[in-house]
Amino acid sequence: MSEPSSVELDRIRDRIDEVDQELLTLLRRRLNLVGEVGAIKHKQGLPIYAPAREAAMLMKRRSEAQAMGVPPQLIEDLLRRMMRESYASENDVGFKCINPDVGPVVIVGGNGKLGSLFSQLFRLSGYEVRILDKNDWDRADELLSDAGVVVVTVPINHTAEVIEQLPRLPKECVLLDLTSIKQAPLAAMLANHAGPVVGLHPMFGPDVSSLAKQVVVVCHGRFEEKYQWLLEQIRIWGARLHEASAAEHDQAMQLVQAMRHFTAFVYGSHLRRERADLDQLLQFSSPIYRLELAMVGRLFAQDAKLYGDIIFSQPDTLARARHYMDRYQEALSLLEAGDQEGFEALFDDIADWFGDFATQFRNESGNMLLSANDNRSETG
Ligand SMILES: O=C(O)C(=O)C[C@]1(C(=O)O)C=C[C@@H](O)C=C1
Repeated sequence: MSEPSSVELDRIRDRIDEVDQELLTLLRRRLNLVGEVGAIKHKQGLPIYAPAREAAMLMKRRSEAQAMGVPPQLIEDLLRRMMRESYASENDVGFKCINPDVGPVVIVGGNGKLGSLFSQLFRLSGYEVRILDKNDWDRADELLSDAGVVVVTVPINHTAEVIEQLPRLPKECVLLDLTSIKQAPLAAMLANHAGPVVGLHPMFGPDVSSLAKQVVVVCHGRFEEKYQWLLEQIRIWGARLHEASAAEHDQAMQLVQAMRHFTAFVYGSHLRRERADLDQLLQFSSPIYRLELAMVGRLFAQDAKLYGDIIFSQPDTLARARHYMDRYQEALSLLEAGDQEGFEALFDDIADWFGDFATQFRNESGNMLLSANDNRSETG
């Protein structure tokens, strides 16, 4: 559908096109320079993500923008999007190999999405990578006999059994897993291997274009000093490491993962049972509801077993879900009693508990809502 136009409007639009084409030339130049930075980082073993450099650059560009009458947030948004492209481009350049003599890295479950991502990262860092997937167990001894690192990344409810069926590994081999629960896999690895053991939980999906600014939770197992090189390698890939005990991790995952996905599942079920017209909802939706709908809908574009494993494998999910039901019932009772005052008193109590986090989360979500709205197409 064409919009109304005029000769005068077209003339100015032509000049806007010229500026935008100059922007393309500048973007190409910037990507070339970032490619050169990536090569230097590869050689010197420097992390993709350079927070101090980013903070300094953003501050200077914002101040210069302010002086030029350009909205500072505009240049910040543009730079952050460009830097996200830099991470992907530097990722593809490859990384310095921190431990070239470690021997082969065997990814058990390497044909899975997360296994494929870590295989790529190890290969981009110059390690020999071998894949041991479900059809390769007849060659397990051959694949593992001289392994320097074994990464177990299989569905949660197969992790312990896979670890237990591993043959004896070389004494110095680092055994680790990438499972989203930590206590059970760590116990299985410690019981089945006398050498270095560590539990990792990448707090991101396998579709990331790099590990820049991502978080990897580290639960130490045994001989921590013998896998420090591996943690350094993960830092060079751009990730931030967060150390925690396996118990602390699993406790936190109750809320961060199991309950989050469970409540999204229930809301999706509610929309289904209400036979909601999603097209119509999108036409009516505010940016915040559009984001809510997107966060629920994305669940159902993925594998039911992935979420089933996360929810059903967490030991406390049932108890937590029952607690959630109690809180839902408490709020429902206020609604049934028409007790708006009671609702507002409870609301204020929760707001006090959130404290400064509430303001922080409102600011953060404000930026997310703006970009969610940017992505809105004409059809909704
Ligand atoms: O200067 C660097 O270290 C880069 O990698 C380049 C760049 C950028 O795009 O400007 C990208 C990632 C870093 O976190 C910082 C800056």
